[in-house]
Amino acid sequence: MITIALPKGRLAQQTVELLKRASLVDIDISEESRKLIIEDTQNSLRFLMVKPFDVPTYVEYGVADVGVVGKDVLLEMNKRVYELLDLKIGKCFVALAGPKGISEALLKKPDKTIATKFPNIAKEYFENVRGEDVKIIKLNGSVELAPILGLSDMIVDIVESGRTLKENGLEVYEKLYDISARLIANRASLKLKTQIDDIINRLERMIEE
Ligand SMILES: Nc1ncnc2c1ncn2[C@@H]1O[C@H](COP(=O)(O)OP(=O)(O)OP(=O)(O)O)[C@@H](O)[C@H]1O
Ligand SMILES: O=P(O)(O)OC[C@H]1O[C@H](OP(=O)(O)OP(=O)(O)O)[C@H](O)[C@@H]1O
Repeated sequence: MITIALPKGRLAQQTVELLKRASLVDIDISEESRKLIIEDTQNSLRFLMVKPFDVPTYVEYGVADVGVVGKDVLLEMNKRVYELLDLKIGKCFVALAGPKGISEALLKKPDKTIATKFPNIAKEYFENVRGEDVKIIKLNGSVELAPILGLSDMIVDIVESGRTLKENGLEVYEKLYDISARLIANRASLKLKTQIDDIINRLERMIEE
């Protein structure tokens, strides 16, 4: 039995559709269901519906053999897991962003304050790429509010269509990382290598560039 940690939220439907296209799922994992453990005995699979940020933890501890998680979460959390495959779904990017029209002045400002859901990504970028020490304010959502309300100078956050930035008078200052969902595996689960290889092979055939 292979246990797969699936991300709840915006990635869930795209992931289930890909698993169905790859004939890995015969059962319905509908968004309405509140079940957190879904057995597919016919394919000897068990699905865990977990918060995206928790997927690497379930896989790292071996509670799940494989998982689907956004590259942003892997960059932020640095968990001891294998990254096996880019599933090419959930495409977006992590950006440095701030108020429209004043990026040049703000980027020259010393002692910047950065609001973000990704403190490690932000800290590493400013230290390693810009050689700057910055103050990080951790937020868990609606991060765009911070520069509008004076809580921070700028933000490091996910951008998909750019609509949230645009509708709030913000713009991308720097694109940091392209993001998509990745298939990850527990380092010890390679005892299941044959089944995991089969999952990879089936998914690879269905992944759309
Ligand atoms: N517009 C977007 N906003 C956030 N994540 C996105 C977006 N587009 C694609 N993604 C990808 O989807 C993954 C899951 O996003 P989702 O918003 O469902 O999770 P989350 O932000 O952890 O949930 P929550 O909003 O409940 O905290 C992200 O880790 C990212 O890789
Ligand atoms: O470029 P866009 O298409 O506008 O998408 C980017 C927005 O989507 C997410 O917001 P969401 O409300 O989903 O999550 P949050 O609670 O983390 O802000 C993300 O945090 C950005 O705010």
